[in-house]
Order: sequence, then C-alpha cells, then structure tokens
Amino acid sequence: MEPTNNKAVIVGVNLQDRPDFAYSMEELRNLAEACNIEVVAELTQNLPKLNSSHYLGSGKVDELLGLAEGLDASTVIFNDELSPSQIRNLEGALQKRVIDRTILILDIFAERAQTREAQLQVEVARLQYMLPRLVGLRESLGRQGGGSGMKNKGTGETKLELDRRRIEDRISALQAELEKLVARRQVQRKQRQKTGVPVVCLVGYTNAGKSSLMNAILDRYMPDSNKQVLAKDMLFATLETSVRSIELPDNKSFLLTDTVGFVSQLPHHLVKAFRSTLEEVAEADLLIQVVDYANLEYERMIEVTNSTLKELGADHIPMVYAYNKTDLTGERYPQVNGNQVYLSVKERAGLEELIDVVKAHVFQDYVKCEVIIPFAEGRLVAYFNANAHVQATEYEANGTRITMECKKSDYEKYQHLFLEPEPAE
Ligand SMILES: Nc1nc2c(ncn2[C@@H]2O[C@H](COP(=O)(O)OP(=O)(O)OP(=O)(O)O)[C@@H](O)[C@H]2O)c(=O)[nH]1
Ligand SMILES: [Mg+2]
Repeated sequence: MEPTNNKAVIVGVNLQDRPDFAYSMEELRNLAEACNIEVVAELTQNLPKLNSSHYLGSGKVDELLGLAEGLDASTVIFNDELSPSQIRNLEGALQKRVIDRTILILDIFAERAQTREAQLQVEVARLQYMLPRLVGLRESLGRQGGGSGMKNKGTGETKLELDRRRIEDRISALQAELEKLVARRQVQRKQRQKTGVPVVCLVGYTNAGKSSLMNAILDRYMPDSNKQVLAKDMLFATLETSVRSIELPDNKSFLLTDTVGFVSQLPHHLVKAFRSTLEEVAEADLLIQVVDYANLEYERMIEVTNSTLKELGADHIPMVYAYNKTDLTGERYPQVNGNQVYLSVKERAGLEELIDVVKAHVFQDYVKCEVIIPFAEGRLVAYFNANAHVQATEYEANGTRITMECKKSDYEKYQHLFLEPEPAE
C-alpha cells in the first residue's frame, strides 16, 4: 500500500474538550507540510474516550474513508501516537497509508539531523518506536518503516528485514556509539565548567526565535565572531546544541547555548534519545525561555516547555522569560517586568534589557573592590584587565591600584597577594 500521491487527510479526536485542540490540529498540518505532505482535508470528532480498536468511532471511520476517497488522498495522519493494533485496523478499514503524529516528528528530526550525534539519537528513537509495532505487523511495517514518505537517512530500507532481536541489537550498537560521543562532549563541558564562566541556555517552543536571539546577541556583542547559527521559519530548524562565548563590554562573559525547540506531544522516545544533547540544559546556570508572544497559544507553549524541562530534570534552574516577536502584537516594547522582558529580536529592540536581566542573575557573585597589586605580580593586572570590569587604574609607589568589579572567587583567590591600601593621612 505505497502512497500513490502526497495528499493526506489529517484526523484528530477532541478528547473531553481539549482547550488546545484547534491549535494542535494546526500544528499537525504544519508538521505534515514539513514532511512535504499536502493536507487536503481535516476531520475531527469530539469524544469522551478514544476508541481502542480504531481510535475513532466506527461511523467516523466510514466518513473518513469517503472523504479520503473523494479527495484522492492516499495517506491519513492521526494527531496522536497510535497503537500497533489501531494502525493495523485502520489500514485494513481504509486501505490507505496510516501514519501518526509521532512518526511525522521523528521523520522531521531524521531529515534535519546534521551531526552524527543527532542522527544516532533520531535513529534510536525511530527504532524504539518501531519495536512494539513489529509483532504481527511485518507487512504494514514496510509502509510504516518508510515513515511519512520523506527521504530518511538510510533507516528505512533495512528495517523490513530486521526482526525484533536484530532491532534490539542495533539499538544497543547505536547507543554504544552514542555514549562515546556523549562522553567526549561531557569532557568538553566539564572543561568549560572549570573555567567558572556561567552557562546560559536558550530554551522554548519550536519557532519561537531562539536561534534568531542567539544571532542578534552575537551581532550586538561579538560582531566579528562570524559564528551565526541557522534561524529559519520552520519547525525544528535547530536540532543540535551550539555554544557561543559572549563577552560583554564590561569584560564579563558567559556561554550562550542554543537548543532544539520543543513541541506539544514530543515523542517520549525522542525526549529520551535527546536527553544527552539536552544535558547542557540541565546543567545551565540560567535558562532564557524564548516565547513567541505573537502566537495566541503562547501560554500553552510555555506550559509544554516547562513540562518538557521537568522531564529533563531542568525545572530547578532559574529562568527568565524573553517574550519575543512583540513587534507583531499591540504590546509596548522593550519593556522589563521582573524576570520578563518583552522584546523584538527582529527589530533588535530589548536585547540590552534582556542582557541586564541575565547579568543580574549570573553575575551575582561579583564584588566591587579596590586593591593594590605589587609590581612583581604584574600578570595579575593583566588577568583582571581581561577578566574583570576595571574602572580605574593608578600607579602608586609600591604597586598598581585597581578599582574594579571582579568575581568574588577571583578576589578570594588572589587576596593574599594584594597590598593593603595605605591608610589616608
Ligand atoms: N516578527 C518577528 N519574527 C521573528 C522575531 N524573531 C524571530 N522571528 C522569526 O521567527 C522564525 C523562527 O526563528 P528561529 O530563530 O529559527 O526560531 P527557533 O526558536 O530557533 O526555532 P527552532 O530551532 O525550530 O526551535 C524566523 O522566521 C524568524 O525570522 C521577531 O522578533 N519578530
Ligand atoms: Mg533554532
């Protein structure tokens, strides 16, 4: 039952009046389009409880068949993760290719994954999704294995022949390779942590503007760095974390990390597979949650982001909110309200305000001090010039007098070398 065209009907059940139902259907349409599938119709049903054999009520299955036939759609996409038997029963009743929300998301990730690590993670998630769907499903697995039909990197063809045991072996082999990559990245991360530079992570719903914000901050503070990341109007533009060092004019610096975006009903296997990539998030000193404030569903997107963060064990990390795309709303910007900054990355408005809020969080342990550094310790003057915000430098008889704001830990570390300032006469 290979699809004869790329036309599809999307189907959703509004279970007990889900408040975000309409938006989740719109999102399913976007996910399908990201897989090059043309959505020709939408069918929905209000139900108090899902039908365990066919997901939909039986009358509705007939209606779906009529609709799909009439519009010549060869694929039907469900707004949920279907069970193996639901897929089998629906394919039997409809004689169409049946796919679900999970496989769409997995396919998009498979298509977008650039690094070996991301590719391995996606493949593990795909195989784990396939595993319970193997039993008695050899035949329809051929169709499912092709996923949404989008080209995917070599996981499709072999899947048919693999039995459960071999899939399990493959998952273990991939995981072993993955562990090596993860270990290498952990070493890099530990090295960064040792330097004591705070780590700030951009998190949030897909397409909120995280990568655009990263680029705008790079533009503003590191104009010569040439280290822009990809930002694009599509779901899941970013699949790998990128870390950039940001040096502020007052010599304080922090590391800024851009991460993969979240989406509602992010497949559980995928969250698990990406856990290692997202470990950076769980170890950050501060999270900046970027919110698409122009999206009417922004509050729900915040909820989804917060619950995904919880799943990743990152819900204890302090967070500031960057309400982005305010240019598309009637709201005044830039505007700061405690930990919430209303800004527009597009208009480059509110960046400094956001950075001030970030600074207040991550540089709390800075102290203002006035010290005299003996001439023999000249390297310390150079060190503070590079790593602290030096406000004044004067040369005195026995050393260099520096007025500065520096890290408390640095102050304590070098305190024994400082000379006592001469008491004023
Ligand atoms: N109008 C408007 N559009 C913006 C603004 N900031 C970003 N965008 C647009 O939003 C889209 C998504 O931006 P990205 O930066 O790729 O979003 P992201 O959060 O990194 O998305 P993922 O990587 O998919 O999770 C792009 O088309 C941006 O041009 C803004 O302040 N105003
Ligand atoms: Mg991005």
